[in-house]
Amino acid sequence: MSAMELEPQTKASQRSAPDTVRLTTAQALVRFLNQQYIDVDGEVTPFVEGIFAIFGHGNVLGLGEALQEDPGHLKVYQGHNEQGMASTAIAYSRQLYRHKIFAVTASAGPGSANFVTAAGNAYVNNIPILFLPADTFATRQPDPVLQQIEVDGSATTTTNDTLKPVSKYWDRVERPEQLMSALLKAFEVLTNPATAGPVTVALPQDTEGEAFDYPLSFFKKRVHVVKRIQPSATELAEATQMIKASHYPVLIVGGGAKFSEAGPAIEAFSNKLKIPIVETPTGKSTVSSAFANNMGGTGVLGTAAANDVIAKADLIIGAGTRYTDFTTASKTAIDPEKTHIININLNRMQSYKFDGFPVVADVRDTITQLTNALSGYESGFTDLADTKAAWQKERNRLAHTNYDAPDFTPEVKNQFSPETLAEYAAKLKTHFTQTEAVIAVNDTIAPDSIMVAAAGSLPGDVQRIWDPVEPNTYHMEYGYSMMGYEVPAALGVKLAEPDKESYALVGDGSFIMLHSELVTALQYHKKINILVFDNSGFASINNLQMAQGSNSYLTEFRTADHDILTIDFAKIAEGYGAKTYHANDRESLIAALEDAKKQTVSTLIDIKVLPKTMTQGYGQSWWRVGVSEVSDNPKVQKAYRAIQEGIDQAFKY
Ligand SMILES: Cc1ncc(C[n+]2csc(CCOP(=O)(O)OP(=O)(O)O)c2C)c(N)n1
Ligand SMILES: O=C1C[C@@H](O)[C@H](O)[C@@H](O)C1=O
Ligand SMILES: [Mg+2]
Repeated sequence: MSAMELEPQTKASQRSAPDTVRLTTAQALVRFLNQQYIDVDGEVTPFVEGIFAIFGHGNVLGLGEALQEDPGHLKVYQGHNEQGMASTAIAYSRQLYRHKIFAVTASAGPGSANFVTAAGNAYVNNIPILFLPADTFATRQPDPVLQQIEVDGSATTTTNDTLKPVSKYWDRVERPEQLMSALLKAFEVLTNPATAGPVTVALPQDTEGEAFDYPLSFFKKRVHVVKRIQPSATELAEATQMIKASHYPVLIVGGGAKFSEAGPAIEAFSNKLKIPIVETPTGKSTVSSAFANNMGGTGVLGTAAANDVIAKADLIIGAGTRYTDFTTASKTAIDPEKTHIININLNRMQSYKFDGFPVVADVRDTITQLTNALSGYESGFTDLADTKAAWQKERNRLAHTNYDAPDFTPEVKNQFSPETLAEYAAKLKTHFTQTEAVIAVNDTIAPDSIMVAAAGSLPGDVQRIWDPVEPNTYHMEYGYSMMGYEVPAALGVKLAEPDKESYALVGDGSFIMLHSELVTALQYHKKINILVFDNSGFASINNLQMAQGSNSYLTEFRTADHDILTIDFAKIAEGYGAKTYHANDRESLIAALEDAKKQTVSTLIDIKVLPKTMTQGYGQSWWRVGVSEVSDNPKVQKAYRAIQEGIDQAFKY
């Protein structure tokens, strides 16, 4: 929860100041944004760093004019794609543990519609971002205006209504004075860790420029206090008892643990009580991969070590996890009828999942209190070092997979024939395997560099084989798994941590889909590094399709005459002004990475990799997907039966 405090000095000075100030809605908005502060563990900092803008007729004369006149401390950047610049804003806030945000503004109609995908991303991941889409005229005098959809059944429905289901708070300011209540509500939501997420305040074009005598009190410095909610005595006592009664407790580190900055507390807990930890994609790098009891990523994309301890667990402690299908192997890896569950979460709904015992509280402080309450307790896990060592051995094998070895079989087996793989090798001019490439990157870049990934086969690879040693260096968006997040997010990360290198690990499909903010990075001299893993296709979906009995269909990038498509991604980025490289083996990749470190300009390495050479499942890694019940293909029929067997095993809700 957050509470808002008004500074006493500001209150006093206001008494002698004039009561009102005449401003346009947009001017008032900018002034208000300048006055929002956040208090996290006693440290007070400005909450709104700046604003990304793409102007059109809907926002250039109102909000654009207000920003031009006086942005205050706000840093104003030009974006190049609304979804892209919003992704930059999301990554910025996420990297800073949600302690700071960017607002984003777009023109009415298509510009605002481009926000929707990014808003979904922010919603799923609980990331605060303020969307300021322009809207059609409140007066309706010139209706229909350019870009107005003119909905038949309702004059109040505009493009911006598409942002409603992906906003935690949504408002449309049709009169200047409405701005005040709208923004007060908006900032409560944005700064409250239990509700944080995307907020939309739609701004009709005419209202933006209309003036009102705003009370000066509205522009007081406002400090939103992030409170660490403590567990109740009952919650603490019951959770302590449940851990004491267990022999094989396992703690799942989720995104909530990361946002609570619970890493040191979790290490102390795990060390003292000998409780292994496993990680969700968002939770990774809360605790160092080097920490002895950290078994790594869990679930469908998990390591053998993590999935082993989960299989053995008689108690799961979910620390800030939403228990998505990827974490629970579609509810087959965790069975609350056999395993006790404690859920520590700020969000009550999340804490109810799997019928767990809910502890509705801050993760860091709850874990610390449990550590203190459990003196004398040790789990029955005695072989964690061996379990972890066995996984490290497997990681080492994956670092050296060799297409040229006589006994080579790809990690993803029985899908492409040797001839098809050879065709890829010849066309892409590579024998490089994806696992070898990913591990080479992990081992070559500076440990404090921040990697970003989101979609395709890379999230699975890195969940298993990327070892983040330094805290908060693993920036994974796997809630919405939004293709195209990677490049703009690398810029958001760079803005958040300017002294560190940021690397986007991106598939060729994702890169093609959205990389406009590379231009923004170049324009504002913010160095990002883009690593394109080019396997000429939507390879992860091709894997999924073929694993479920279907033929390869529309998931490889082939020309109309069935040739494998080859694209020079380095040349594309060179055209924008980036320093670029080609890599098709370990040596060329490492040389490129080393040279890229010396650059001050953004870089792109075009890494050609073979399909089917990404990692595959370990342990309980079933994923429920929608296989066809009726098909002429016997392989699809078989896959359908297998899915039904999985469903029989799965926990039902
Ligand atoms: C915006 C968006 N559209 C579609 C998808 C579905 N999807 C997930 S992975 C994928 C293919 C990704 O291809 P690429 O980036 O080349 O990575 P690869 O799978 O080849 O590793 C698709 C289409 C998605 N996650 N996001
Ligand atoms: O549909 C999907 C399948 C996943 O394997 C992939 O990582 C993800 O991006 C996705 O959208
Ligand atoms: Mg690909």
